Amino acid sequence: MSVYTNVSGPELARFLQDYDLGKALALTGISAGVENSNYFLDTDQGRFILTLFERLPADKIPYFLDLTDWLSSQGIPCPRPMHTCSGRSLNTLCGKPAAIVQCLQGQSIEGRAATLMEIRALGALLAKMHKAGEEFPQRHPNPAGFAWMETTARHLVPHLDPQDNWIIADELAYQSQIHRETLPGGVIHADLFPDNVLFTGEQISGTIDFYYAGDDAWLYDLAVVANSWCALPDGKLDPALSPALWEAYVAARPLRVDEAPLWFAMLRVAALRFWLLRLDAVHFRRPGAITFCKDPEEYRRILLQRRQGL
Ligand SMILES: Nc1ncnc2c1ncn2[C@@H]1O[C@H](COP(=O)(O)OP(=O)(O)O)[C@@H](O)[C@H]1O
Ligand SMILES: N[C@@H](CCOP(=O)(O)O)C(=O)O
Repeated sequence: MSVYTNVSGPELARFLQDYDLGKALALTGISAGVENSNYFLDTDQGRFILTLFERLPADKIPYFLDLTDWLSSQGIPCPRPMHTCSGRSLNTLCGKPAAIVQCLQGQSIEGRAATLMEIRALGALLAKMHKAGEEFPQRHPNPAGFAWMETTARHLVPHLDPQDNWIIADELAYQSQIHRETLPGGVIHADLFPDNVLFTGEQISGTIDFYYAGDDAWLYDLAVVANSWCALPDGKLDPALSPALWEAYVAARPLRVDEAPLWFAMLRVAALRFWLLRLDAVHFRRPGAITFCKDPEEYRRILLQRRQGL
């Protein structure tokens, strides 16, 4: 259960006085999720999500709330923040930064493969999200870019076996020659895994967890999605899902001529990013936070396949 901060009835009532959202009827902790304390908040005006930020410092949070506010205004199904009566989306509850956002309908497909319809909907939505972010005025370079990967790899060296250290160093050497900053880009979600997409039927009703978002190559974001939605158990790309994702994406955002040749480079760097993230979580557990670690081996396998063009 990852609710790290318990909110009492009187604290919640005081907090809600800043909003025009009615009276609290129920507050129910959400067990999924590992970073923040999330609650379903039912008021006499409907259901919302209350998040207490456990990791991000308060000054880093407005970017994410402003971004989802913007994308939502552009028709992207993502959690629109609620504003206080004085117009703020970020507030404080129990001494932690806190926000109330729209509760989106739908269920994730986690645990099973996507259907072709679902993957096409995802490709089209990702392209729409990229285009919707073009006019977003705030800049926020992807914090998990090449420099993050180099630093993380260096910290991991004493914890990994020589073969894994060699693969990582070799991949970093290859990636140092790929200049994805020259590719078309802008706002990317950067973590649009199956647990962060909600479906109602085969339509996407929500995208959540924008806390890794930033500016980077759009093709890299598509690669994050391809690795996380279209990998077979052995790590290879699914021969039906992967082309369906690609076709739906390029139909909505035709690629520039220099993008397609870098597809495998992007799949490789996206695989490396999540292998490193998971290794980091396993070897440097943050006290009290991560309650379970996702399997790094899955992304090692994916990286090895992509390095072979599979
Ligand atoms: N806006 C939302 N609408 C509906 N459900 C949500 C929303 N935000 C979070 N959830 C639910 O809460 C869970 C945890 O949210 P998530 O943002 O992934 O947490 P964390 O950042 O702690 O990993 C999600 O799997 C989803 O079930
Ligand atoms: N999706 C990533 C890790 C990010 O975790 P999240 O719970 O914040 O989405 C992975 O699977 O490694």
